[in-house]
Amino acid sequence: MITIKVPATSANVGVGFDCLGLAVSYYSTITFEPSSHHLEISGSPKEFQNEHNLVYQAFVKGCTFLNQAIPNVKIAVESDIPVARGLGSSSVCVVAGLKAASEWYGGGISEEQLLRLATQMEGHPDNVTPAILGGLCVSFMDDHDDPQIVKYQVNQQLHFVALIPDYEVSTHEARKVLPTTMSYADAIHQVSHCAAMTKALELGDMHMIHEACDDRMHEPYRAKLIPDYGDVKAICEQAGGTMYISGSGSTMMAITASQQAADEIVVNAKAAFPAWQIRKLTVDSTGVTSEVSERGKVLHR
Ligand SMILES: Nc1ncnc2c1ncn2[C@@H]1O[C@H](COP(=O)(O)OP(=O)(O)OP(=O)(O)O)[C@@H](O)[C@H]1O
Ligand SMILES: N[C@@H](CCO)C(=O)O
Repeated sequence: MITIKVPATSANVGVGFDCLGLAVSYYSTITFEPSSHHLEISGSPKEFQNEHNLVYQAFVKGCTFLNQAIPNVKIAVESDIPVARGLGSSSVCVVAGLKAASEWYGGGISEEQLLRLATQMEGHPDNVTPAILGGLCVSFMDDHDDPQIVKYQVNQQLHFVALIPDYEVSTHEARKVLPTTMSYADAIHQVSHCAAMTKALELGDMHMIHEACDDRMHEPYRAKLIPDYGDVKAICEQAGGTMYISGSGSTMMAITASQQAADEIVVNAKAAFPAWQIRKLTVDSTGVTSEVSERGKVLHR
């Protein structure tokens, strides 16, 4: 049996649209084993229990990349990472399927190939990169379509709280609301704020995080898709935290410099939104992991 564990990811981190992403301590575990049926899928919502399932699609892509046969496979998904909430559920599927194909055929897909294949499937590298490598990653594809990545440390004094609404925002819809051009002035604003944000997260400089986390590329347009955006921002800022839309939403992520402030956000958000999931998270610095076992005995990790 092949067991793949993939962290959820919070893309953009406010000002790094399509290039910045953070892996967090919220996981899906997906197992793959030979089957007598063409395809068996359990654990995913019913609508995904077929050949179009993204995990299976990625598994097929990985096998095809390796020029190998697509085996009969039983896939079991154990995940409570919510779908279409800005926590990288699609990247989890893509990374798990590709990594499983690699393990199925003896580890034939290198890390760089995994990054490239996963980005091809996702369309942008900001979720898949931290899902594979862990931590805070800046990534872009170069002119040869190869991934170029810089990994940053995140200061351990920082606390993250995911405020996860009980409604979805699909990435597809959230990309449709974006304008097609931006002014030079806004581009300068964005580049300066993104560069400052990465260093501020490394230093744990809450004042600079707050100043830098002021997006002009996507958040003003997407805020309109999240009816509770203003109220959530107020709860976070009242506690001294900074808030940004995680990925394409609907989740909003708070960053604070103290446990007390994080707890205050949790208490106030739970009171205001009793049907939501409010989760304190830490940074995952490992990324995807795999384990190959046979009759309960681990062969390798
Ligand atoms: N368990 C699953 N099985 C199969 N497909 C899934 C599963 N979870 C997510 N998906 C796929 O991922 C899609 C959701 O991806 P989408 O990019 O809209 O949101 P997200 O990845 O959760 O958030 P974001 O990209 O903003 O971080 C679903 O419509 C579905 O196609
Ligand atoms: N960078 C992507 C992340 C969501 O997949 C976006 O904001 O659309």
